[in-house]
Amino acid sequence: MEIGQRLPPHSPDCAGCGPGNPAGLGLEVVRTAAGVEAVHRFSDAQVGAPGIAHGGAVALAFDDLFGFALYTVGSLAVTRSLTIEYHAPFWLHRPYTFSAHVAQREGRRLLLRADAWDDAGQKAGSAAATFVVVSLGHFAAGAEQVMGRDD
Ligand SMILES: CCCCCCCCCCCCCC(=O)SCCNC(=O)CCNC(=O)[C@H](O)C(C)(C)COP(=O)(O)OP(=O)(O)OC[C@H]1O[C@@H](n2cnc3c(N)ncnc32)[C@H](O)[C@@H]1OP(=O)(O)O
Repeated sequence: MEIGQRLPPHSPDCAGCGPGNPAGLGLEVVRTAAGVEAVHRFSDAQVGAPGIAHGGAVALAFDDLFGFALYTVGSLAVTRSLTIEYHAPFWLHRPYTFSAHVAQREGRRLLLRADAWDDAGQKAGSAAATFVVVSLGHFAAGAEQVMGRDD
């Protein structure tokens, strides 16, 4: 993976980054020297209070970006805990730069950190997460369910 390289979505319909999900954020994530980064504008579809992105949508952006940071360590892992600090409102339609990296690894636990800045360089949010490394089998039941659906 080269610096600046665009990374593939977790799945075509991923709520965070899947290009096939019209209700998703559609994050476009690139590799950086320290981890991964995405510039994102929240849309009217992610509104909470008028003009401001819903906190859950902001959490989705952080969680999804953490999923991309896994590419930098080559481990398959899932979110076990996620903590968000909302330093300022995330205004709709304004660009925010999200960046994330893997800070530490202890056995199966990965500790991840992220920040988000507005276009004036003010920090709008930060996040910390514990991801736990899993095998590919962790996703098997869900994948079978999707393939067996006929609705
Ligand atoms: C083919 C498809 C490919 C798809 C690719 C998708 C890529 C990813 C996409 C990403 C998309 C975005 C992201 C998403 O949306 S990921 C989706 C949202 N997350 C989930 O669905 C996860 C649900 N949880 C689980 O499945 C289980 O709980 C897991 C598997 C996580 C662990 O259950 P398991 O029974 O296996 O393990 P354990 O409970 O013994 O714990 C294991 C270790 O962790 C330590 N621990 C536990 N909690 C904490 C804590 N809070 N702080 C610190 N440490 C903690 C614990 O002490 C132990 O340590 P140790 O005793 O070993 O030292």
